[in-house]
Amino acid sequence: MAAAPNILITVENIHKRFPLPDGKGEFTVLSDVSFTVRSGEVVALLGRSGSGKSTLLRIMAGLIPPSQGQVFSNGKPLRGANHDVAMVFQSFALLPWLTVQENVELGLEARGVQRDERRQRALKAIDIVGLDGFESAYPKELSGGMKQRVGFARAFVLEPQVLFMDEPFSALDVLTSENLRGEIDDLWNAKAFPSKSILIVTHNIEEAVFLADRIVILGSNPGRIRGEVVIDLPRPHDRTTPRFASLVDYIYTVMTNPEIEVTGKVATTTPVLAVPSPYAKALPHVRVGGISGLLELIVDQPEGTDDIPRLAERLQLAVDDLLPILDAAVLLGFAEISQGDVRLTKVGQDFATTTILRSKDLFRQQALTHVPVLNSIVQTLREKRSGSMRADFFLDLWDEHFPHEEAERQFATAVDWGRYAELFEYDASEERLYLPEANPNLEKPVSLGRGEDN
Ligand SMILES: Nc1ncnc2c1ncn2[C@@H]1O[C@H](COP(=O)(O)OP(=O)(O)OP(=O)(O)O)[C@@H](O)[C@H]1O
Repeated sequence: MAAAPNILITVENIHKRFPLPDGKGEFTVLSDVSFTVRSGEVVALLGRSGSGKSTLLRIMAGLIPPSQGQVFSNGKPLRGANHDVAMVFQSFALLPWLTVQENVELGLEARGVQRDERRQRALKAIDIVGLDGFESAYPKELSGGMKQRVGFARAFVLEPQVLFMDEPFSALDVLTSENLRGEIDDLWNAKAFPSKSILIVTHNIEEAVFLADRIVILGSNPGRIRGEVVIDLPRPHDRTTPRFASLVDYIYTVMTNPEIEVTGKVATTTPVLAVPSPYAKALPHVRVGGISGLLELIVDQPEGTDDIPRLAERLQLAVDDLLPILDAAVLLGFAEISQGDVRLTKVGQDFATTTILRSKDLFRQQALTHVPVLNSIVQTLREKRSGSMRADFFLDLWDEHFPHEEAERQFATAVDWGRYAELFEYDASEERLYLPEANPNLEKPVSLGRGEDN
């Protein structure tokens, strides 16, 4: 097939079926999927969990064959691994016994590149991702954000035509993922990117609208293309514009209504769905004990203000490890960050210095006003006469927005915070959440395995 000059990858009528676990028959994961990736564009594949996004990416990367249909890469039918692409994985997928440099060189070695050239190219890729000086570090010495930087360097070094990213930011805490996403976008906008196009798989709508020029929306059961939305914003895509909000709202609406036809015609005014789900906003994975410990350290500083790098140094922590705790303190309205300093708010100072009972009251007040998901859980429990709901009900809501493992972590963090604030209780043996007054069997909290030392 002769490809149009700017088409890098064509997916033509792809079907994918997997055998059923009982061996009797097959189920269809992808049905009649066709689309292209062109030079110079960022395409997002957006779909709910289970819509076959990763399967499609793996087929396009040549890691698994389609049951039917064909992929063309650079105009040639794909057979085996696709050397025109490189992949960044959600799980980083670094080899722990190799250094940063060795991890980055690995793909070049597999492609038979000579030692000196490997070294030069790896150093350049490590430099691009801002890890200069960490060449001899091992993965275990790196924070999550730094590990994913190595993941990017390992893909960049191959100078692929198309960079594939499979949920690259979703295993990182909120602030780290925000930073890295911003840096990747800057690199692309500066036309300094080591590939001609990007294909990103995500179920995060805002991420897709922020990064992509075009969003291909997948439906589920079986996975199929529902339509696409062109992101007609100047780069970088400014989240604060009404047009950004309209695009996000339009996509929320089609994602939550499987029956709606995706026309891609997005009205500029009146967002269709003004309030995003409270379950879509990630909680930083920090225990209440961690937040109060940090606030106690900061409150002792002059004017309740501390310099973040200096604080990290005093605590012998990487700044990346400190950030989720600061993130939580800011989310709860206990602290404010500006120009590298963290300053406690009035309520943050009270929280850090008061008695345990009063601190619970303050935490409850801040959680209910600043953390919509905790408020939503309490409201849901209040709707029930029994004051109790199965944990699965809430997990399903998080599953809409996060991979399942992350949904479970979000649940565990919400339980930790909700318990401390005495907003609700979790009975692990029953797998149920209760309003504090609602469970006669729960004399004392049942541990989630996260400790009770708040
Ligand atoms: N090798 C396999 N054998 C059998 N079933 C599979 C295999 N790989 C994926 N599936 C199934 O195909 C479906 C789609 O999976 P896939 O991981 O592609 O979805 P996804 O949209 O990427 O989901 P998520 O966002 O949760 O990662 C799921 O039901 C999954 O269980």
